[in-house]
Amino acid sequence: MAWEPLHAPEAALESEPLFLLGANGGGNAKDKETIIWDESRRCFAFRWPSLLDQVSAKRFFQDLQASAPWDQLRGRHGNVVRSTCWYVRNGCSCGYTYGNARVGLTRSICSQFKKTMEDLTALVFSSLAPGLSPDLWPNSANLNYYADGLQSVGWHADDESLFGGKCQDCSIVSLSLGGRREFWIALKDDEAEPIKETVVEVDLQDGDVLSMEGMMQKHTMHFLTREPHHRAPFWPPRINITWRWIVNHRPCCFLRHSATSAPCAKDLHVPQSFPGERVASSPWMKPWPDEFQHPPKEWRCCMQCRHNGWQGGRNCVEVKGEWLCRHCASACRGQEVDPTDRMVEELRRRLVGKVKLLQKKRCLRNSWESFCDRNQGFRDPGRYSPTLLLSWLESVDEVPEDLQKVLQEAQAELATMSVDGSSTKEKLVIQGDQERRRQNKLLQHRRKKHPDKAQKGGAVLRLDVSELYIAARRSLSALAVLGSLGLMISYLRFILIV
Ligand SMILES: O=C(O)CCC(=O)C(=O)O
Ligand SMILES: [Fe+2]
Repeated sequence: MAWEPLHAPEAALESEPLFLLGANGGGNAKDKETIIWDESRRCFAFRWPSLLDQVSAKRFFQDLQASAPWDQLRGRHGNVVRSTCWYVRNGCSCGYTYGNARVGLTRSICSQFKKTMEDLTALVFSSLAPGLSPDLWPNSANLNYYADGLQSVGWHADDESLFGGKCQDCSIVSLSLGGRREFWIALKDDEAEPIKETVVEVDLQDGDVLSMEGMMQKHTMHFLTREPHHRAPFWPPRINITWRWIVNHRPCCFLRHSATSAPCAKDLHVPQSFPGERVASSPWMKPWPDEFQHPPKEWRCCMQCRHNGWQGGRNCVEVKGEWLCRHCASACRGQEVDPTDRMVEELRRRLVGKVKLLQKKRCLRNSWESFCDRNQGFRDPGRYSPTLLLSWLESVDEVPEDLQKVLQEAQAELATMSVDGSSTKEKLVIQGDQERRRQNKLLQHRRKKHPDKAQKGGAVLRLDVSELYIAARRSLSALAVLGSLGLMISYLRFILIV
C-alpha cells in the first residue's frame, strides 16, 4: 500500500516553510537519498550514505565504545536488549525517559566522552547544514549500543514532549557506526500501531546518516529489527547516535525558562531546493533489486534465512517457488553477498568448528552439556554468542595442553575477525558484565589458594564451612592447652607456698 495522502493534510511547505536538512544541499548532497517525501503528512526522511568515511567512523566507534557511560537496558526476562546513554549540551540538564526506561541524566561524563561527542556533532552538522550557526546545533543526543544482532529497538516514535514532535515539526538526525542493521519506518494507525503494508526498509551502514524531519514523529513509527536468529549472536556491534532538539525543558533543567526553539528554515541561510521526486516517493523501494521492485510482496517469514522481523514475517517476494526477503532474494539471483553477511557466516562457521572440536575431546571436566544446562538448555553451539562461547571456554577446568592451543587460537581469531576491528574482550567490558568478572576473579583466587579442592558454587561453600570447622577445633585445643597450663601454674604456686 502506498502512503495514501491524508484527507486533512498538514500545513503545506509553501504556507509554513520547514527547516529541512534534506533540502539544503549539505552533506554529500549528490549521494543523498530521499526515503520519504509525504507532503500531506509533512513527513520527510533522507539518508546520506557514508557521510563519515570508514577511518573516521571506526575511530569514533572505538572512542564511544570505550568512553560513553553505557547503561544496560534489560527486557522482561532479564536479557540485555541494548545499552544506552544520554548526552546534553549547551547548558541543558534534562533527563530522558522513553517507554518505561529512563536513560538519563547520566551520572558522570568523562572528558573523553564529551570531547568525542562535541567533535562528532561538529563534524556531522557542519557538513549537513553548513549555514547553520553552531549554537543552533542540537542540544541533546541519545546513544544506543547494540552488542550483537539480537539487541534491537521495538516500534516507537520519538514523540516525547521534550522534543515537541506530537504537535510540531521535529527533526531527528541519526548516525550509524559499526555493523549494518535494518531500520524500518511505517505509518502509525489510530491505535498507535505500525501499519505493516506501509513498511519502508532501510539498510543503515557504517558512517550513514539518516534524518527524520517535519511531522515524522506524529504520523510514523520506526523500528530496528533483530537479525535472523542463527546469525544474530555473531552480528558485529553497532553504535547509533540520534541528535535531537529539546524545545520543552524539564522543570528541573537550568534552561526551563529560557526560550529554546529548534532552528527554522531561514536559519539554514540557503534557499531550499526540493528533490525531483517531490510528488510521491513512498513507499521507498530502492533497497530491493530492480527485478523485485514491482512483483507483489507478501508478509511472510523468509523461507531461507527464517527472518521474521515483526509479527511473524517481513516483506517477501516469490523466487522459484520460495518466498524470500530482499537479502536472500538478491543472493539467490547471484548478486554480490553483503560483506557483513559474509563475515558473520565465516565467524560463525569457525567458532562453531572450534567448539565442536573441544566437545569431541570428552576429557574436559566442565562439559559442554553442563554449560548448556546452566544457560537454559541450548544445545547447538551455533546459537551462542561469541561472548558466551568464550565464557564457557574460559570456565573449562584443566584444559589439556593440546586443547589450550586451540582455545588460544579461537580467542585470537575472535579478536581479529569483527568487522570494526574491536576485540571481543572489549565487547565484554562494554556489556558491563562486571558481576561475572568479579566472580571469575574470586574463583581464580580460590583456585590458586586451594588448587586441589576449589570448584564453583556449592563446592566453594563446603570448602569454607570445613575451614571454619578446622579453625574452631584448632582454637578449642589451644584453649584447652592454655587452661591446663594455667592449672599447672596454680598447682605449682600452691606447692611452693605450702
Ligand atoms: O538505532 C537506531 O537506528 C534507532 C534508535 C532509535 O530509534 C532511538 O534511539 O530512538
Ligand atoms: Fe527512535
